[in-house]
Amino acid sequence: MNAKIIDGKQIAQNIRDSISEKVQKRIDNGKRLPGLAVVLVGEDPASEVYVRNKKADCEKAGFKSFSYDLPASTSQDELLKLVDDLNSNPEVDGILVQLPLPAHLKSDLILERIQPNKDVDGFHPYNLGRLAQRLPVLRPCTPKGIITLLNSTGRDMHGLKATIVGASNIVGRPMALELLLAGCTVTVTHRFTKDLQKEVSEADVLVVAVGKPGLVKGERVKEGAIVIDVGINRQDDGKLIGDVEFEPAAARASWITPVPGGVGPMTRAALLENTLQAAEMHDSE
Ligand SMILES: Nc1nc2c(c(=O)[nH]1)N[C@@H](CN(C=O)c1ccc(C(=O)N[C@@H](CCC(=O)O)C(=O)O)cc1)CN2
Repeated sequence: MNAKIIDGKQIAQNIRDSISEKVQKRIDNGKRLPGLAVVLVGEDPASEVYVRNKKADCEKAGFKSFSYDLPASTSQDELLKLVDDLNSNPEVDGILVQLPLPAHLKSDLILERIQPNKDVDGFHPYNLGRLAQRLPVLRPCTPKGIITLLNSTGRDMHGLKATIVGASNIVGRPMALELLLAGCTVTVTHRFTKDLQKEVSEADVLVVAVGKPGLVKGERVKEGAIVIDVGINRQDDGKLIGDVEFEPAAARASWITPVPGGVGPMTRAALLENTLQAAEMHDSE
């Protein structure tokens, strides 16, 4: 088998085009622009790139963009105060605090302070709880984007065995909830998993989100599997690679995402979808 490529870049572009049209309709109907506030604390180089891209996406889609670049020395109270101000600003539909935060800040307390109806990252316990109860409202961006990629293959997900490698709060755990909702039988592997390669070899749908290049050996991928690689690892020569050995995995899989150009662009597109969804919810409040 030689896998077909799931073109996240193109699918994300289609989503952005459709969002721009919807924003234009809002303008035509005299509604206000959706507003997204992006908060960056510190100078993590990767986070600076992601935040810059998110702001650019926002402006291109016709959203109003609010930007807060804060020093690494920002205190917990200062950040909580900013979140409170954004919660009460009627022009702001979505609040995104870029992760990771500097170590002295308590991410869980900050994320919980964001009003659930402005939580466009979908990380608030309310939104995660809704997803767990099969009643999603605002859904975490990377898993949501991955579901869009899986749907683009046309494969019926019901009853497929899905394995997620990595149990992070941002990807692995919410991904498990999304795949359950999609009707898969879900396994989540983590650092205590006894035989990772065995779990990998049984997966019809394999989602790998660890951040270790070459973690998943291509030869272990099940014949015909759909492989979603969330890893983004920069090599010494500057090239980006995922967590899965691409060529040997593609030789066995039916569909596979590339790195770059697979999941990353979908995370950004899902953020725009969530911000528009939040604005529509706020229209009727
Ligand atoms: N508040 C949040 N923080 C973080 C999230 C998140 O969803 N919300 N996810 C990740 C990083 N992330 C978004 O913030 C993200 C990562 C990668 C990409 C992306 O477009 N990747 C490109 C390659 C980009 C490059 O050249 O470096 C690709 O894969 O094609 C978008 C968003 C952690 N923090």
